[in-house]
Amino acid sequence: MGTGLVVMGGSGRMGRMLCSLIEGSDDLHLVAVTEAPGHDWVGQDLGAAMGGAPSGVPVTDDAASVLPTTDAVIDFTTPAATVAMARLCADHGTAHVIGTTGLTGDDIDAIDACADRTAIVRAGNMSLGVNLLTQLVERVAASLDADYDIEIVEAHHRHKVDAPSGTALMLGEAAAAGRGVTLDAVADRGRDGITGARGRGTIGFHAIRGGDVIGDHDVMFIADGERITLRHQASDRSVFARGALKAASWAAGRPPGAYDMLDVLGLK
Ligand SMILES: NC(=O)C1=CN([C@@H]2O[C@H](COP(=O)(O)OP(=O)(O)OC[C@H]3O[C@@H](n4cnc5c(N)ncnc54)[C@H](OP(=O)(O)O)[C@@H]3O)[C@@H](O)[C@H]2O)C=CC1
Ligand SMILES: O=C(O)C1=N[C@H](C(=O)O)C[C@H](O)C1
Repeated sequence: MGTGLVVMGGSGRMGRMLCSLIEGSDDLHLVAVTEAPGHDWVGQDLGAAMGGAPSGVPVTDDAASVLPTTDAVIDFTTPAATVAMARLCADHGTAHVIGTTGLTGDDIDAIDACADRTAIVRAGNMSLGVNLLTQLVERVAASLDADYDIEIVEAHHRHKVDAPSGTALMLGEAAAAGRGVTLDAVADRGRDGITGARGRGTIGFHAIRGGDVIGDHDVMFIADGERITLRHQASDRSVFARGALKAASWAAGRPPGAYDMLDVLGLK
């Protein structure tokens, strides 16, 4: 049986990927899947809801009823659902793995306030590749001065609702850290109109949306006469899901705290 998991939003793009990987795992099992009240999967068996054979895994809108037997909750949903679940997980001492993006500063503060009662792993991208890339970006940014303009370009599928992506913001944070500044002080998000010349030392963000792009990110360091581009391209959502499952196993039973994927991957 091993680690018992609840997957929030099991009918979503990430939810389906997570459920299928857990089903094929020897050391993880699904305690339940949650959906928002009123969702047509609520009250059904997960297997039947997916159009297959019964699996014995319930779909519920009452997470509190399943948390006592759950080691970790995996959450790729919406900011409002994630903040509510952080509070519930803290009440039960259940580990919470958060992949949801589009969180405001207030949302992040609310989540962090729960980390003194349970282990929370949060990352805008759970893939090994992107987490390694943040370290490369920080190093390159630290090695180059502001003659190298930093621009971050991301592309995602047409259904994505937030911009810049969580990954772009992670990469921007890494570049800002390399430069010894805060991202808030230098971010230039989505130029439009008569913008004036580029500000020296700013970090630009640009978002492309279309089709079924899973997630591409370029970090460009552009100077007079040369440019360096560091690129990550995801071609399968399983890279995010595998990272989240690793985080759930790592966080289950761990002391309370706010962690990220660099902690999980041992890259700090
Ligand atoms: N950190 C990372 O590595 C990654 C992060 N993401 C992020 O994860 C999030 C989800 O992405 P994606 O799977 O593509 O989105 P989807 O819209 O496909 O899935 C979200 C799911 O959450 C459900 N949901 C909404 N509210 C609740 C609630 N209160 N309780 C339970 N379930 C709820 C939705 O249900 P309904 O259908 O009713 O709306 C839906 O099934 C986004 O913020 C995305 O940016 C995505 C990939 C990787
Ligand atoms: O919404 C998505 O799909 C993705 N969201 C994350 C983000 O905002 O960076 C991670 C990945 O790029 C896919």
